[in-house]
Amino acid sequence: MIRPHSLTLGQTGNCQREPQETAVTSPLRNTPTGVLSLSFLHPSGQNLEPQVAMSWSKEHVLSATPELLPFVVLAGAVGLLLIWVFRRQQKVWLIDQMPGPKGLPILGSALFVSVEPVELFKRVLSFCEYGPVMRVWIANVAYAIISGAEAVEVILSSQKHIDKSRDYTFLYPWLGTGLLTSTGTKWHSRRKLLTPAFHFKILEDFLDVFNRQSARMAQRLSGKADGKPFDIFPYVTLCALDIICETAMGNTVNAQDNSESEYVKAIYRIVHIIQMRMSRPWLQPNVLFKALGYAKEHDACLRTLHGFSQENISRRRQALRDGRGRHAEAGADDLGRKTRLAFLDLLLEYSEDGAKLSDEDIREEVDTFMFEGHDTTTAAVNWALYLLGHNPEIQDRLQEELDGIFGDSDRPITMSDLREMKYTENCIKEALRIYPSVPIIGRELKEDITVGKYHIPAGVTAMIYVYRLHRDPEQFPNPEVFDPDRFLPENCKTRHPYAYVPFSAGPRNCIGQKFALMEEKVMISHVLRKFRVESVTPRNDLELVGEIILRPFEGIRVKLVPRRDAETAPAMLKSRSDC
Ligand code: HEM
Repeated sequence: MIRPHSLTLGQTGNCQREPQETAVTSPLRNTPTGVLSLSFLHPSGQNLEPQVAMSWSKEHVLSATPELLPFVVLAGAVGLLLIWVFRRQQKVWLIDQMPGPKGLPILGSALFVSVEPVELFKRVLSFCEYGPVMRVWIANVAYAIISGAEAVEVILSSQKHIDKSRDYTFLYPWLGTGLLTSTGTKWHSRRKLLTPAFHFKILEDFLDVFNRQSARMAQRLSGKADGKPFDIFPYVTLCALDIICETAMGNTVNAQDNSESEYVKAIYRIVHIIQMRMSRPWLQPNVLFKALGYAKEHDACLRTLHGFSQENISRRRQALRDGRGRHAEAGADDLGRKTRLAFLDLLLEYSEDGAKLSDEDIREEVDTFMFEGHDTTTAAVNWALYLLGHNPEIQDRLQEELDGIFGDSDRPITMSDLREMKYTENCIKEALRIYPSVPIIGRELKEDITVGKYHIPAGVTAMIYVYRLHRDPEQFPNPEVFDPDRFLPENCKTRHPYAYVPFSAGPRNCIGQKFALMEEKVMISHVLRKFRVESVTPRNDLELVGEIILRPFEGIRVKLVPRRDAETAPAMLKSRSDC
């Protein structure tokens, strides 16, 4: 028997067959000349290489190329295809080990999620019934929906899984690749650069802005404090917008007094368009986005927003160069008010000090703060007021704390007051648990991960469903009940560290969380030092829209009365809780 026919391609390209009756052991090896040869071992152990070697040189290959090329190319293509199919099947198999809906052929669950935002939020929530780790196919894209603390920890604590999901790309035209949307080395260097800008000492400077704008909000709310229902959402929003504009850019849009300003309208419109685009797959391809008329409006908003940011950058850069930078300016502005740094000034100083930040780079970051720093806080303050408005006893306790600190005075809030507001802080934390401003955090997995018994392959989009995570009854018994005492130190001891992540966690956590907590405390206490709040819409009737930010579909309807009146007419606002 001949095993195998040995094939020797000599230097001339001639091909000879030499039958050899022998057994074969490990025949393949490389020769030093780049020639591949086969060596054969006789059962006796003798190496028969000289007689039975298969080898070919470049020349042989070249001379055979014309006829073989199409076959080689085809074989290569088929080979690659098979490898791809095999690998893909392997991934599909791994993904399908996770529980999840069966879905339709090709479409998966695409039709199931092609619904209006309110319904979409409910449907995605229903997926979590499959367990803390589940999968869903939207056409050929696999999503892993994660709502268990152990699995959340694997993803958020990792230095590797820092890439945001595809949805964030719709923010690129506005925010570029600023801190929120960037990844890799760009993100690392920006994060390092920006972290000192959120130092406690710097935040202290912003307290004056928080106080002034919150006092203005409370003043505007006085006009509504007649016990009749109204939507408080726009009042909070405009105040948060004024705060972030002044702290990020050192300029004010006076949104509370001029909600019709071009900038204010553009910011609302663009956030709305982006959120729509994220939740409606048919708006995602650029062609359809243009064809359906959204691109034009989107781009007009962009021009207004970028124009405003750029104008501020140029103005502040010039001031810095003229020696009127933040340190020099720390005297008074045109109106005699004490001036303070803005994030923009810090970025400009870094750039003048040699950090390579162009105007465009600075704009990305300032726009990122404008976006990330106002919608999130707006939602958080609204939700806190809404929940307090449904829980009069808890509101009483909070107001007792405020009265203990401020008495009858309406003086501005100081840093030491903020430290004393422990119960207020727990109310804010509990509101962020029940209604986290960012209800879903998306990550593109670049490497395989193992969570519990599941192996999730790279390429899957992980969606951390914070809204559901915060309702795990094992971590938060009676999860729908608003109970700020859950955040007393003794009640947090046994909780999983990743069971509560309103500001995300790990390397990509929210850089602005201290800023946000301070701001929330100031805004809420300005309202509750003056008014009693009662929420109108029962929690069970509340419709939620969970896009980038978790919002009420139809605003937050409340009744307000001045606290002094509420004390004389307690029946009106102190009598009920329908939670
Ligand atoms: C209650 C208010 C806030 C909440 C609940 C909140 C929540 C979050 C969350 C969950 C993330 C992670 C998002 C993700 O991974 O996709 C995040 C990131 C971020 N937040 Fe906040 N945020 C708040 C306020 C703020 C404020 C006031 C600022 C700025 C002044 C800010 C700036 C940022 C930035 C720049 C990032 C990106 C950080 C990075 O990737 O390194 N946030 N925030």
